[in-house]
This record gives sequence, C-alpha cells and structure tokens, in this order.
Amino acid sequence: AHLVLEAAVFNWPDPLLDTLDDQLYLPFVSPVSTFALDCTPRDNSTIAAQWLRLDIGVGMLDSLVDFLVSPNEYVGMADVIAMGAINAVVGCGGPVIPFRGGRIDAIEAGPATVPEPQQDLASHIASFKAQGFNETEMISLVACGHSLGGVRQADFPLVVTEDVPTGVQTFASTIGFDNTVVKEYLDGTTENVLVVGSNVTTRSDLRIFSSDGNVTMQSLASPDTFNQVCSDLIGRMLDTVPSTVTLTEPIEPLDFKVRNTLLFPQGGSLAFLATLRIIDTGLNRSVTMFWKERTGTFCPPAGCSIPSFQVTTEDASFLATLKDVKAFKLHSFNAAIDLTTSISHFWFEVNNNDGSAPFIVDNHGANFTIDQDVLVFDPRRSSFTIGGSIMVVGVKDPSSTINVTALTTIDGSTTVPVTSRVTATFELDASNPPADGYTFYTSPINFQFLSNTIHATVNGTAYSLWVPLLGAPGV
Ligand code: HEM
Repeated sequence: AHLVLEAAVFNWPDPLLDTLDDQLYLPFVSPVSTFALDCTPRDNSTIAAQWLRLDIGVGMLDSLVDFLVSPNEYVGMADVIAMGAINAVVGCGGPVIPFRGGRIDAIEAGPATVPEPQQDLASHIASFKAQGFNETEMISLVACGHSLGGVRQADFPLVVTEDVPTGVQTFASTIGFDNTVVKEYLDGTTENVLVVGSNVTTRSDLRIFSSDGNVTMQSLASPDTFNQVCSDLIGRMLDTVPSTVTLTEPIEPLDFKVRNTLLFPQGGSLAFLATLRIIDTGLNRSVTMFWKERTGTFCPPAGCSIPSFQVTTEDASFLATLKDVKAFKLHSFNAAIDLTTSISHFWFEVNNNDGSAPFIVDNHGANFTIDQDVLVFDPRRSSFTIGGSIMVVGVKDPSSTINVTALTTIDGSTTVPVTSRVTATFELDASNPPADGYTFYTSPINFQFLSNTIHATVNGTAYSLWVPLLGAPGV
C-alpha cells in the first residue's frame, strides 16, 4: 500500500484540483496519462525521454503538441508539463513521484538556465545550486535524467560526432527508467556520449559523475536507492517554483468526487444532473442524492431525494493503478427540481450494502453548494455537431441590461503549440423562446474549444459559471 502523509483536500467546486485529478487518474481525459506508457518509442528516442527533458529540437515541439489540449483556464501548461514528467517516469517502469499542482505559466522567456554539455563543472555546480540542488544532488539528478533517451546528432552535432544509424546516441543500453546508466558508467561499458564521446569538451556527465570520486554513483548502483533518490529529486525539480507560487499538497485519487453537474430549465422544472465518482473497492454500493430548496419550502425536512439512475464503471489511469486504484464507479443522478423553490445545495448518502451503516458524503460537512441559478448552461438546447456546434445558456429574470460572454480556452491557433483564450458574445436565442422563467442566449462554439467560463451581468450583478464539459450522463 501507498503511504500518504498529507494529500490535497478537494472542496467542491475546485476547478484546479478537479481538472488535475481527472487528468492524472482517468485514462482518456488527457494525453499525459497515456501517451508515454510502455516507454513508447518516438523519433528514435522515447516519448517519455522527450517529456522529461523538454528543452530543444524535435522532442520539445512534439511534446508541446502532446500537451496542447490539456491546459484550461485553471490548469496551466506548466502543470501539464510536470504531469508529463511524472507519467514519463512511471511509463518507463520508474518510481511514482507525487504530483502537486498550481504552477503559473510564464508569459515571457526566463534566463537561459538549461545547462549545456560544453560548460565546465563549476558552471554546472553553480546552475544546480541556483535551483536548490547541492553537488551530490546534481550528480544524482543528472544520472536519473540520463536513464532515459540520448543525444540527438541533429541537435548536438559537436557531441555526437560519429554517425549513428538512428541519429540518436542513447545514454544507456536499456530503454526503461532504471540505473543501467549508472552501472554501465561504473563498470566501464557505458556508451553515454556525455561520458566517453570523442569530444572531450562535451563530456559533461563524466565531469559531473566523477566529481566526488564516484561516491554518489556507487550509492546509486542499488536499484532501490536509485528509484528513491530519483523520485525525490525529480519531484523537487518539478516543484521548483517562484516564491510567489504556492503548490497544492500532493494530489492523490479522490475517494469521492462530484462531477458533471448541470442545472437547466426543462419542461416546467429544473433538471439537475450530477455524478458521484467513488473509488471501486468491489462493493455493490447504492447512493442516494439529497437536496434542499433555495427559497421557500418544498422538500421534506430531511431534504428531497432521488436514487441514482445508473452506475457505470470507469477504468483508472495507469498512474492510479500504481496507487492501488483500479477503477471508479460513477453513480449518476437526474433530478427534477421544483422550479419555484429551486436548489441551494446537495449531498449524498452512500450505502455499502455490506451490513455497515450508510454514511453521508457532503463535501467535508460544507455541503455541495449551488451558488446561483441565475446563469445556467443548457445542454439540451445546445447542439453539438461537427462544424456547427452552438452553446445555449439560460438567464433567469432577465432585464434590458444583460450581457453574456464566454471566455473560451482554445488550443494553439498560432505556430507555437500553446493555448490561448477567446471571448464569445452571446445573442438572444431566436429559436429558443423564453420558458420556465429563463431567457436563452446563444453563441457558436469555437471548434478549438477546450473549456469555457460563461460570464453574465444581470441588472449590474456579475455571475460566472465554469463549463468544462458540455455533456453529462442524463443529457
Ligand atoms: C549538467 C546537466 C545536464 C546536461 C549538460 C545535459 C545535457 C543533455 C544533452 C546535450 C542531451 C541531448 C538532447 C538532445 O539531443 O535533444 C540531453 C538529453 C536528455 N537529458 Fe540531459 N543534461 C543535463 C541534466 C539533465 C537532467 C537534470 C535531466 C532530468 C532529470 C535530464 C534529462 C535528459 C533526458 C531525459 C534526455 C533525453 C532526451 C531525448 O532522448 O529526447 N538531463 N541532456
């Protein structure tokens, strides 16, 4: 089992943790959880090696394209790159590195701090020290990184001076994340071009590895030590952020997670869709959703309630399986809420059906709060067809002074594979007349859509609604 000292607590709604948890622990939400698995080869190296290094040439461009669809308004490319590095290491059989989120993307280039192989030992010591690593840690971190991949002749013609058939001189004879690079260095069989290359000036690994008389390299000859040290140091490397940035606690698979909530007017009531994701432990659970009114009285004192209408199983990502989570159960709800009294908050009662007492899942006592019902996304009035999708939102009690926009994160529209944001303006929806106290507004969906936050100003009050997914079970 996996010992977790302190994991990030998910207080719904939390778009950052919500997105990161999906991307880490569900297999098909983001390419970062799948592409690098099985140490898949690419460009005569591996996807994993390209993700872990990410700083020059074809490996960097291909990696950024892999990562392009994963950032949104809350999760930056820097977090995606860090998730990529963690998946790269486990994807090649290496240790699990805890993931913390919350990095802030830089909007301009920083100082050129990537160490280069022709630099001398003193420069390398200084640049690692500037990032918080001492000399022993520098040796280990370079050995950990150079477990994967190799040097590309096209990028470093002065390092790879002899022709290699593949164009890449690998650091070790195995492709996986292991300490072969250390063992081959120690026993003199290494072909690491940064150790034995004919260009003596660029033998940076040799200068670094031997800088303490091989003491550190000898300690890494134990596979367990290698994995432990690499997990710790690569984790620290990924978590090196400016002092103004606070990272989350490590994100572990959440026991209970609310997702896919949608509230919208439908035939004289409010449809409320929600799904509770529970880690599958083999129990045949039943789950009831409860809710309370926003105004007035409609529900009994214990709350209105409804059982789930479907329970489905969703596989967990490979990273989740390494944390003993094999699958999730998705308990989905489709409630008809009284239009006049509406909904203020909801919670769940879970029955394990194993003789133990049912228990409540209520956002750690805080309830799952619906903070407003004035601005809603309407998935049934929206339509999604290739080449012509439209979003429809409903606004309650509209006035003449209403303005609805969506801030949409889209994937790269420029030559650089990064995300950008566009603002869409909604217009009164001629094909959906007012109904159930809501007036409808519509806008085409940008075809590079990744996620949306809808904003509305109604009678001078601002509302916003995060719409990561345009569908949900029950739509
Ligand atoms: C003094 C420090 C370092 C120097 C001088 C150095 C130098 C290099 C060079 C010249 C390459 C070839 C890149 C290419 O051909 O595109 C390379 C590849 C690589 N480096 Fe380092 N490196 C250093 C530290 C690190 C660290 C700290 C890590 C990660 C923990 C790392 C991970 C990698 C990986 C995974 C590759 C293979 C990339 C691929 O196959 O696509 N390196 N390194």
